[in-house]
Amino acid sequence: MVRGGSMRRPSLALAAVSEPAAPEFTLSADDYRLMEEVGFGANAVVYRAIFLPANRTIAVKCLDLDRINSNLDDVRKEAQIMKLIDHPNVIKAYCSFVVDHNLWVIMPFMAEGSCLHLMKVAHPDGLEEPVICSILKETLKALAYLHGQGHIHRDVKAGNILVDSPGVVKLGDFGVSACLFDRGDRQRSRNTFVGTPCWMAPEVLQPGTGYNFKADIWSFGITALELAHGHAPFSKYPPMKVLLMTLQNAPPGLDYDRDRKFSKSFKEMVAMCLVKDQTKRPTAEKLLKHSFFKNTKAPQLTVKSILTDLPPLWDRVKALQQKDAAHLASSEQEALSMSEYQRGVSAWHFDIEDLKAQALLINDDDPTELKEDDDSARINEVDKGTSFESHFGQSMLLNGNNHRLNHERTCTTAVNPGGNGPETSDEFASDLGNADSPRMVDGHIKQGTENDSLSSTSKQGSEGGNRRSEVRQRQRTFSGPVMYSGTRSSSLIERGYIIDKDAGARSPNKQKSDTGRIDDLSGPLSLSTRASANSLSAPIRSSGGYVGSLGDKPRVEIKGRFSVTSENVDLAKVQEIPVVKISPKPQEVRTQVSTMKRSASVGAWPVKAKSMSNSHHRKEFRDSSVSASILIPHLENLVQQTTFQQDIITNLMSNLQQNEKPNGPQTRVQTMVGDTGVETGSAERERKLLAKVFELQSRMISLTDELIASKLKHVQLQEELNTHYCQEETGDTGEDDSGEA
Ligand SMILES: Nc1ncnc2c1ncn2[C@@H]1O[C@H](COP(=O)(O)OP(=O)(O)OP(=O)(O)O)[C@@H](O)[C@H]1O
Repeated sequence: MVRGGSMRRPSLALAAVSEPAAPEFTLSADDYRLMEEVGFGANAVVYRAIFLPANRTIAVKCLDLDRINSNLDDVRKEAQIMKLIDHPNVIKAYCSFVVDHNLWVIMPFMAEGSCLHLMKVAHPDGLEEPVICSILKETLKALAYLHGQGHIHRDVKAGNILVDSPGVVKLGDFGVSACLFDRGDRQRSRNTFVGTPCWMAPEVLQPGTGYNFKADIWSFGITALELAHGHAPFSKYPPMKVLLMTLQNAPPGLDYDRDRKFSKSFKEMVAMCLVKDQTKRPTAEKLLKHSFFKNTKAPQLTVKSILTDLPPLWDRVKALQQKDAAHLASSEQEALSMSEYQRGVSAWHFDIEDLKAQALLINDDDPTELKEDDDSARINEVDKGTSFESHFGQSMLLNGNNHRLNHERTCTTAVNPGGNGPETSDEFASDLGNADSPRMVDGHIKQGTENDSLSSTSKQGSEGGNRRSEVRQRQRTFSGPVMYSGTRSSSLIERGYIIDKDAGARSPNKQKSDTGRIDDLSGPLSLSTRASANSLSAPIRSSGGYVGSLGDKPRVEIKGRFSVTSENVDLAKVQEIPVVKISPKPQEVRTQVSTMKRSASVGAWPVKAKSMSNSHHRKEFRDSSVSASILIPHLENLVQQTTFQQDIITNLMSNLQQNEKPNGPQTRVQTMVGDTGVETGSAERERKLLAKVFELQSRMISLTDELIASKLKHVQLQEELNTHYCQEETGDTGEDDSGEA
């Protein structure tokens, strides 16, 4: 591993205002030796590096420009702003330039990494109040400065608060991630927004409402809770749920009972920040005057105390990465997404309409308020054994699963950087010399995009070139489904890189690979493509659940299964359904139609004899080509049937008439008794039938009477009700009138 003698941790003086001015740093990649990876974000990998001419340790943040879904002019402007930032609590960029299709941002190296890392490694349940107080105060100073300069950070969280060895605290990630990604995206789509869900202010989540620097104050309040508990509120929920909870629920805060160990002033300060009405939130300047910060100890005392006995940052980062890789190896892809989500990777890219659609599918069984105990339990579970030693224990055991990761790491450290710099390396935006040379920048970026790794490898024969190529390849490789990749790819999706509307603009290769990533991360938001975006949020079981839920929308099911539509009916056959001249009873029509439709939907004709007969004949009538030899038997058959039916009817009618005569039936029977035995039997059956008919008739009459009686009663009751109602109204009016009088 290339570290040791050349590595030098920055001093307090270096971290302060008196940091070397930008001109001291050259714009050639050859002058920088990338060392260990010390962090990664949504679009960047951060390395400890050596600025060779001065033998000085710095940090290089490598942003893949291919993946930045932002206007390059925005990038350039923000890079320039970064250079102008000058505050002891804000990480500034010494300079930046393009190497292949990466933007290298040269920054001070913060040897202890982020507060999030520190908590993950040694304080999973949060920090002590004095430490929190120091960190928050330094952060507030940074915010006060930025707001005073007219900037909004937009991504305040523990992961972006960096700590140096002496305990110096600085707010990082300003002017690169936040500004790079917010600008373009928000302008392009008013229904999308960017940020890290748990930290995002309600007004940021509300499309069209607009937000200002007060959004940072909300995020600051959430960060305070994050430092107190080891995780942000709602972090166990999928992102859309977090968004909805942020909008709908009461603001989170420190609980007076559960958070007994924290002071009243701390609780009050947090409550002041987490007010939904942004106009009621205090400014950073005002917050600095809050009693909570009155007796704040210097971070060099408090923060420094939590840095003892910790291994070098890169080893910690490596351990965390391996732990995450192990987590991936032992769980579903969605579990990974959740893990990433909990890590708080920023710059989620949401579509509010998708969100609403998803929100409808969220199981309301979830508690409306996050139970911190549950959350803590979750964190404990995830971070169980997060001590440094345990990380290594895990990594040793899981080496087999992490061969790819290890291989990449081995490659990284094996290469001896140096040699000739890449021809494509060039000064970028913030470096004033060529800041206005978009062609050059564009050219390099295009080159990187179109020729991809081939161009870089052909151009970079040197070790340094190989090293840089590896940097890019690692970034790419990590975009795969494995741990980092999962992280990176999903983050990219969240960043808005991988979204349908942009798909057409991507090159086929890129699109292909992106699609692959989307598949890997398809998640709960179901947002088709963006699903993945939500995958992050998507706790695994939510993920599957949401996707499934979408697919199983009741309405869709009903339509597809139970209703006959043009999609599942053979229209040609439907047209052949005969038109019945004499309307049968409604029930019969319904039966016929439903039978026909059912039959049509399965591609068969109705088999009901009556329908079959009618339709059959009508079809033959319409068909002029049918010969008389076919028609005549049918017609004869019809005549016979009709004649037979006429006979029956006539017979019944005559019997009925006879029955109306006094003693009719008996007379008739007596008459018949004198006839043959057969006639007697027939007469007996006839008599019984007639008796049945009588019985039915009388029942029908009585039922009709009952029906009429019921109807009358109904009308009567209605009248009574109306009368009663009128009386009541009259009474009320009378009372009112008398009252008024
Ligand atoms: N100057 C630095 N010194 C040491 N470590 C750093 C430095 N800058 C960043 N890091 C580490 O790298 C991580 C990622 O950096 P950064 O947040 O700038 O990237 P990003 O892509 O903007 O990430 P995200 O937007 O997801 O927060 C940080 O969380 C931190 O741990």
